[in-house]
Amino acid sequence: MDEAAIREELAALGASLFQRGYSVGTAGNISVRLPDGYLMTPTNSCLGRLDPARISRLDAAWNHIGGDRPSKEVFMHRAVLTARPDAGAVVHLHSTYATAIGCLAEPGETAPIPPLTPYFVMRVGRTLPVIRYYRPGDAAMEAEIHAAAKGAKAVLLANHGPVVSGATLADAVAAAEELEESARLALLLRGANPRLLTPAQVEELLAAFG
Ligand SMILES: O=C(O)[C@@H](O)C(=O)COP(=O)(O)O
Ligand SMILES: [Zn+2]
Repeated sequence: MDEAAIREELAALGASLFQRGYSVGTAGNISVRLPDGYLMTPTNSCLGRLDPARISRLDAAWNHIGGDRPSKEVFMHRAVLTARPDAGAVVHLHSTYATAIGCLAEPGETAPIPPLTPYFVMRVGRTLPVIRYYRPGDAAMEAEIHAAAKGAKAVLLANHGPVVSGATLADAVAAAEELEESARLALLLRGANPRLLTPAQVEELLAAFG
C-alpha cells in the first residue's frame, strides 16, 4: 500500500473508531510505520475527522517533516514501534472499559484482563502489562513502555488507557477493539467467578495464532 492509501485508511479507521464510541473528543492517537518513517495523527485532532493530507509525517529518526504537529505521545508510539520491529501500527485510545480496568489494576500487574475468550488471547495475547501513571506526553514513559512492549502486543497505562500494536493498521485497530470488548466482559463478570480458559487452552491458541 502506498503512503496516500495508508493516509486514507488511517482516516477511515479513525472515523470508524470514533463513530462507534471507542474514542471521543480529541482523545487517542494512531501511528503507522512507513518504509522511511512514520505517519501519526496530529495533536488535538479528532479521530473522527482526520484529513488524510494533514496527518503528521515523521522521518525515520522521528523528526516532524510534514503535515500538522504530531501527537504529543510520540514517545509512547516510539517506545512500542522500536520494541516491536514486526509491528506496523500503534493505536492509543481512552476507550471506557479498558480505561476503567486501568484505574483498578495495580501498576506492574501483567494480566489485568483474564483469558475469558479465545479472541482476546489471539489478538492481544497472554499479557497486558500495566504501566504506572505518567502525565500525557511525558517523555519519561518511553523506557517503561519500551521494556514492557518487548514481551506484549499491548500495554495498559494506569489511569489513562490502552496502547495496542498490530502487524498492520487494521490489525492494531481490531486488537484495540477486542481489548475494549474483553475489558467490558471482565467488568461485567467481576465478582461472578467466571470460568476462564485453562493454561493449556491459552497455550494452544498462542501456538496456533500467537
Ligand atoms: O491523553 C492524552 O492527552 C493523549 O494521550 C491523547 O490521547 C491525545 O493527545 P494528542 O494525540 O496529543 O491529541
Ligand atoms: Zn491518551
